[in-house]
Amino acid sequence: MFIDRLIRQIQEKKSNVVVGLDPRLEMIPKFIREKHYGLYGKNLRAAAEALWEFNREIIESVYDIVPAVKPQIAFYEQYGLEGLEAYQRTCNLAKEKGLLVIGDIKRGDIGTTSKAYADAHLGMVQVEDEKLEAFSVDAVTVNPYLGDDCLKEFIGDIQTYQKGMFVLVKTSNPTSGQLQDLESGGMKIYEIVAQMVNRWSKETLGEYGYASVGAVVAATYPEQARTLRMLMPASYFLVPGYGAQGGTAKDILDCFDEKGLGAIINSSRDILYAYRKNPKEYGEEDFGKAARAETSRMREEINDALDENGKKYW
Ligand SMILES: O=c1ccn([C@@H]2O[C@H](COP(=O)(O)O)[C@@H](O)[C@H]2O)c(=O)[nH]1
Repeated sequence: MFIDRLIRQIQEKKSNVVVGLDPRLEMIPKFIREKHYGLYGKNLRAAAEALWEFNREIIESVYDIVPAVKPQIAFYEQYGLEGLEAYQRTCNLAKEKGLLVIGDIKRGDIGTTSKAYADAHLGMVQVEDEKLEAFSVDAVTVNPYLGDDCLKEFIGDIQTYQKGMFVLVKTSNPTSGQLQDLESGGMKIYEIVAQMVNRWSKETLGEYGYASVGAVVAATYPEQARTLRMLMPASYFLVPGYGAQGGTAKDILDCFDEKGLGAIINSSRDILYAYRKNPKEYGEEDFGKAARAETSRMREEINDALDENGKKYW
């Protein structure tokens, strides 16, 4: 099961950190960009090749100290088919290196359309009598706002192909409360979504008592995390908003259970572009080294905070 593979990776690497693979062309070292403009011209192919070369070095630099990576598909999709090819190559390499891959695709639609999304990203697509993999990731993020039928189709592929999903429950953005914090029947909308996730989690329980249906719960709203942990006791939390968006180690403590399981913490910009923060220590060509150092620092910061609060798992 996805969730058991994730927990094993967390134990093995002693790490709850997820590296967000959100490559931004303008932030990628100039020598990489120039190389590909020289080879292909200033076009979509060059942009996509630069993304791929950048990601390759990042994955090689961090694969042994994190359980998973989270490529955000928007950063690839903006470069069209070439960009999606870079996304696919990135996912494949990460898997080859033993990492779990969480495709941040935030999909969700009416049942039949959700089935197509699920088959594209988690399952197989049928071409006559052939079953083929289009994109291959271990889990995806999904948007629950169309209701149960939008999630049901993902559950089918999760069970058939041993995959996972993280449902958007409380997101990290400044206006997330505009809809998510509205009340209905005495409950906040995000709490109602949490109840829905909890129902679905029961269908995919693994050997550690956690399910392959998890939730996105932001580091930027620590007060809500405590309630959400109680509402979704079997769901792993994928926690964005750490670092660049202001979330800190103390803000994510309630996302974990008493034993120190229950959450993986994502950071994208702060890790990928760490080389730009300290130009005296790192040249452009040291971007992988800087990303590794920042990932290690974050891993220790979270482990220490868990330890101090009696929640360290290993
Ligand atoms: O509520 C959410 C859901 C997803 N995200 C995604 O996580 C990363 C965050 O990047 P940082 O650079 O670490 O801020 C990005 O891919 C978002 O799309 C989120 O931030 N909040």
